Amino acid sequence: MPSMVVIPTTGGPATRRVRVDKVHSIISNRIKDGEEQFLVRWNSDTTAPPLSWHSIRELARCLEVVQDYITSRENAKAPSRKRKSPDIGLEHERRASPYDRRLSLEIRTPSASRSPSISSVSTAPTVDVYNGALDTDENGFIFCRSAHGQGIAFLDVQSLPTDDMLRVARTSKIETANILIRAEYIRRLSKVVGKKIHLVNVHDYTTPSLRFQYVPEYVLREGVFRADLATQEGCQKCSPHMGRDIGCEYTKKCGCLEYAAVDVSRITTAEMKQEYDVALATGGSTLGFPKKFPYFTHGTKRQRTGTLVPFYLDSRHPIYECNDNCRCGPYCRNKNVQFGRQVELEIFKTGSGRGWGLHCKEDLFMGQFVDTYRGEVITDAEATRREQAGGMMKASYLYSLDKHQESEGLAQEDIYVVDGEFMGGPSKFMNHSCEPNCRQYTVSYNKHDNRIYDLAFFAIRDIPAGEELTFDYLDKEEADEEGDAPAGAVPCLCGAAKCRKWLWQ
Ligand SMILES: C[S@@+](CC[C@H](N)C(=O)[O-])C[C@H]1O[C@@H](n2cnc3c(N)ncnc32)[C@H](O)[C@@H]1O
Repeated sequence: MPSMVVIPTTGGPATRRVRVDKVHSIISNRIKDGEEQFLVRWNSDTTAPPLSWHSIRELARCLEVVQDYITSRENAKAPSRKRKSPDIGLEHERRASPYDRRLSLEIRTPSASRSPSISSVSTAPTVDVYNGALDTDENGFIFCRSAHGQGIAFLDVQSLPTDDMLRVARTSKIETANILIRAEYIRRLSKVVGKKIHLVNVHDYTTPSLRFQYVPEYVLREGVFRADLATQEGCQKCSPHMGRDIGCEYTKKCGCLEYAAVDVSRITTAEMKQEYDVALATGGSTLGFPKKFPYFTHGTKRQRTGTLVPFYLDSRHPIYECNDNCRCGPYCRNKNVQFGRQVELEIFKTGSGRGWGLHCKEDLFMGQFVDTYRGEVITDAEATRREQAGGMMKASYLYSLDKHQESEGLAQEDIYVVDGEFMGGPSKFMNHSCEPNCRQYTVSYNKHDNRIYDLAFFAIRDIPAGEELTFDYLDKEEADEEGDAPAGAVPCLCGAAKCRKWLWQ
């Protein structure tokens, strides 16, 4: 039984690249003539596609597939760690691992393969027979096409890789592949809009998944609908210059603050108090009652412009920012999160079993905005499906948009969920801590849309540059009592003195 498969190629220049859309998976690796090579299993029109060896340089356009393979290879090397380490699931296997699913291979002569009786004469229980040839398109991309005729090998595949291939693969270096994967990730980070995002790993050669796509906005998936822009009222009684040049100045007038928290300390008269009690009892509008703007503006107190005022910092009240339909202008004091991340971040490998984490490269002030959580917005049913497919120990990137569920009486199936696993921003790497330095706040630009809003992270104390940014995944007002591990509980490795011990149960 041969230990490798060679499909004839029509040749071409040395700089050819493999076409990513034609690759099904990579199933083995080796060093040949000092060069790292990978065995590509092709997507093709044939029912079971052929295979061919390619140098890592030829795979420069499909490094995500190489990374999938390396991840499954590493997992297979240390199977016992899979059960112990909470890192489980941080590697996102999309393809079946060649180490889990073995196919064996025989090369037959074309005439023998073409015989209709080939399957019946074979001793193997299931035999896939196919053929194919490598070709290049006009751009020099290598792809595999099904082919017939003399000189084209017909392959019977039963189980692959062979034991020989597995042995070679386990001991063959993949340094160049790792370097190229890291370089590609950094190249993609450099394209992300806003301040620079760095990547640091002093623990191993791994890189976050290239399958992840950085997106600046939510990506709405099937069954998810955003409230019409026409419902996005702006504040009409405000203007850019209402004394100072800071846009909105009077909370009683500002229509965007209609549902903001009422500042009860400024309800001083008995008459106002009575009106407010009626509004509360009847669910009437609080427009006209004093509120607080969410952010400090220049000239106020010693706090930094744009940081959350204590009133909001310490509450879980939604923040309603002004929007493009407002009359308060582009520089309104009530606009902040919508301008996006303003700080340099660093994704780093924690080395403590928590996968990757996030640092800020700059000092952060208490109340300062860090970034929003982005990703695909999916229905609750789809989130449940994805969650069940992943299992309890898989890293979770699901975030429910359920802030208004109770107050608006929304049914569970009407709740949307943000999935940051495959798409999103650097905040997907923020880990949990039972004593966090950041918190997630609800920020809305459309007070009439109670199903889609921003999840925005703010510092809840001063944070020096380089300290890991964390938030409490459960954000409970009071910590749970420690106890025995409930079934399926994921251990928390935050290391805080008051750690609750379990990430979620
Ligand atoms: C939103 S992700 C955070 C980024 C993640 N560390 C990564 O490498 O992609 C959430 C996952 O990170 C891991 N994690 C975060 N905080 C943790 C903690 N305190 N203890 C253990 N694992 C943690 C868990 O696997 C969790 O499901």
